[in-house]
Amino acid sequence: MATVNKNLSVYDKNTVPKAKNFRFGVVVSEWNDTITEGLYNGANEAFLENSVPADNIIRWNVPGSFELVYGCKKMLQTQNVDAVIAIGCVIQGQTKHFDFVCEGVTQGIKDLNVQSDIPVIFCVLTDNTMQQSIDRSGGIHGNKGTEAAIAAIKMAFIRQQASLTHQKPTGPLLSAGAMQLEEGSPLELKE
Ligand SMILES: Nc1c(NC[C@H](O)[C@H](O)[C@H](O)CO)[nH]c(=O)[nH]c1=O
Ligand SMILES: CC(=O)[C@@H](O)COP(=O)(O)O
Repeated sequence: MATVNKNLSVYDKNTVPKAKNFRFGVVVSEWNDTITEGLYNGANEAFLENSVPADNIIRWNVPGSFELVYGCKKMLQTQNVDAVIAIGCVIQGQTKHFDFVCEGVTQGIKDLNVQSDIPVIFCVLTDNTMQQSIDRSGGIHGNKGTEAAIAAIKMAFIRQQASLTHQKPTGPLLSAGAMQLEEGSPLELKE
């Protein structure tokens, strides 16, 4: 459904899990910073509205959307967070550069979600015009930053619930410091 038909920035707080114990990373691109600041403000306000303590929101800036992948990777590796939001705004110019930046950041964030246990939320506008970006970062079509924060809370909750229900094998412990592998894992050490 197109954004123009459904403004997801309007949400029912009763459908959002309590987030006061979660920690969130937010990596923000400096390209088109008037837009990315609007997206960040939307995300930050949504976090605060859903009881996330301000100290639990960690913000890093990167030069452009293509650097979001590296910034999010380092955020995942070094910060104790329950989800990360990648915020960027890519606007079509005169050349094909738009296509490669959008593809690169999209695939890169997808890869992080595959490789990492911590969810990375895609809040990168890929617009034809600046006006489209204005409309989606606090304008007439809402704020994708707000949507991203709600998605981050929901995904952090899903991750938490999944870890609570996952039954670790009770078999022999692996060598000290070894990753606890699921029973039947191809990597499981055989007796
Ligand atoms: N044109 C836009 C860019 N371009 C810069 C790239 O993201 C990257 O920083 C550069 O290629 C160096 O690696 N970035 C945006 O975020 N938005 C644009 O519209
Ligand atoms: C997405 C971009 O990198 C693009 O805005 C740069 O503009 P141009 O394609 O005119 O060089």
